[in-house]
Amino acid sequence: MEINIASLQDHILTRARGRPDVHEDFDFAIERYHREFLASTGGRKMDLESTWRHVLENGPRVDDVPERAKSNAKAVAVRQEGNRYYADRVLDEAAEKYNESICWAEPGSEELGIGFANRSAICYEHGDYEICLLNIALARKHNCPVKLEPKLAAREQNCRQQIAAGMSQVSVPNPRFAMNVETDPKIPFMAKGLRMTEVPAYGRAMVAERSFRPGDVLMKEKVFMTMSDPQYQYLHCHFCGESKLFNLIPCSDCASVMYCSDKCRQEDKRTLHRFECGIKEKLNHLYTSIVALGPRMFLYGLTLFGDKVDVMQKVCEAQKRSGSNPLDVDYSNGYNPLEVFKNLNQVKVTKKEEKNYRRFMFTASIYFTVYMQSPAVRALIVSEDQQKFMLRCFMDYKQICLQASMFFWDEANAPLFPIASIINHSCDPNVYAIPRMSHFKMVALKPIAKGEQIFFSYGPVWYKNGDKAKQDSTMSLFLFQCDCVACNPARLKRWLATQKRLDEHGIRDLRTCSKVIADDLAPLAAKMNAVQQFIKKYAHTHPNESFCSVLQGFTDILYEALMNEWANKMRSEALEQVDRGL
Ligand SMILES: C[S@@+](CC[C@H](N)C(=O)[O-])C[C@H]1O[C@@H](n2cnc3c(N)ncnc32)[C@H](O)[C@@H]1O
Repeated sequence: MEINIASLQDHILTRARGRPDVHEDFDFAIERYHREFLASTGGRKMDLESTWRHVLENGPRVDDVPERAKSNAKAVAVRQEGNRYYADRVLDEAAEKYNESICWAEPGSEELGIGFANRSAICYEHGDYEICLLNIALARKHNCPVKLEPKLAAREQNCRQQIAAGMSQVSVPNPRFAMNVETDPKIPFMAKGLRMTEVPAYGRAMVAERSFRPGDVLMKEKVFMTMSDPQYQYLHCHFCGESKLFNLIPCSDCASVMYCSDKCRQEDKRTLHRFECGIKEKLNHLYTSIVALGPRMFLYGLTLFGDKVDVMQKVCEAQKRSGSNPLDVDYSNGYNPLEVFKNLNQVKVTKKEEKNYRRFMFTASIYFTVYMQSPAVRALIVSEDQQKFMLRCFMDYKQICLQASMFFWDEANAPLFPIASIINHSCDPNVYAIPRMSHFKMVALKPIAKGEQIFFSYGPVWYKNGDKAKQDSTMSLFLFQCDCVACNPARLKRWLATQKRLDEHGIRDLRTCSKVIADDLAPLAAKMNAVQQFIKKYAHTHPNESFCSVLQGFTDILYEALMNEWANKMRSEALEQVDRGL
């Protein structure tokens, strides 16, 4: 394993995804409840209100799902499991256990400090000195016992020495991905020359009104909301969704969620976790991927409306969900989440399959019963009219979230990016965007001509999948029939027949480019430069196999460079936090 926290985090997440899935075959608890509900109602057609009344009267109730209250005994037991992994050098398992132990530890207890101290040992072993210093500072802040101080002090000194000697990962040169094209006057984080349109087979779509070059950074949109899979509750920030495993700090009241910073912890408490702390395990029990974000979107909206449910109802109901263009929101005076919310509220909800629609009515109703167990929700949603409004929003927002969902293969975390969510999928994409970040950073992969639709791949690209069986398994993740050129056998055949061969110069350039890509010692910036030149020059040969191999190389380089950029930012911020005294 490489000595790098970013790659260790990647490894842990990959391992975590590989373990037996409690949601196997999408057999979520809620699906079981739904089957029981259908059996008890004899499959009778019911509307939303009658479904809701039936659930209120007959259940199912999930009251017996226990919540996770802080417990030092549990923190010690889990930490000891972590210590055993640490002794066996299984550092990734140890890291996850230490996070869990930190989450169980009671505020003000030594157990909290010991958890951070143990985590700092892993960071040190992985040569991530800034993150190690962050954990040492957290350990000291949280009552780490005095007897551990000599170890912490020695580790701290070693980290400082390594950083001073230029051994920090931050000092390895890495390309930067700032916006490098003219930006939209209303949307400063998006390239000028992108607009929304409607395309028959796809619905809303993003198109280019000007040409772009490979490597152009076209967007850096901040996540609006995110939904983490509770299986990974000790691996993700519950607010922004980032997988900063070694920065995570716990909710101070429950042992169910963690955050990558105090800012995220406070923001979640102010907006959403006030409604969920104390019922979070019950909600986890009902988890169903991104659609579970629907009810949370309602509660987030309620906060944005200053808890004035009647004002929210008036605004939302006046909008009629007749269609939304997220590019209409003006961000030039800063980020205003209420405006983003109002725009999202207008997304036209297309009633897809009847079966799904009925399932949504049921899940909205059962979520209603659990959220009503929260005193904070009960205090705001009082009258029957308000309750019905909440229920309708749960139902509609579930569908909006499903429609906006893009990262189908990254089941650990489902982010909602309002602007990026109008970008359709193609197995032959022209842009690349990295998952698992709190920002949707989108980079052009190929030359993009004026009038072309922007496509990114929600899953692996066709030239990586290699054969039809793999392509079919990718497509089975999606809840729509893919209309792209690679998914229709007849179109694919015709398209492949149009490819151009590389001429003599091309073959020579390909050899040079492939050599740079394979050279472990070549800086990433040099690799990027080589592939971009090649792609620009030989784009006309696409879908030529050699050209596709360079596109794949470009994607891999972008992934590595974007991950490095992200990890370096995390390291620099950690050091700033330590220097500020946290
Ligand atoms: C993230 S949204 C993209 C924007 C969407 N077209 C809209 O109108 O809001 C994902 C949805 O777009 C449609 N879509 C995206 N890529 C598609 C493709 N390759 N083929 C067919 N439909 C696609 C599907 O309905 C999918 O559920």
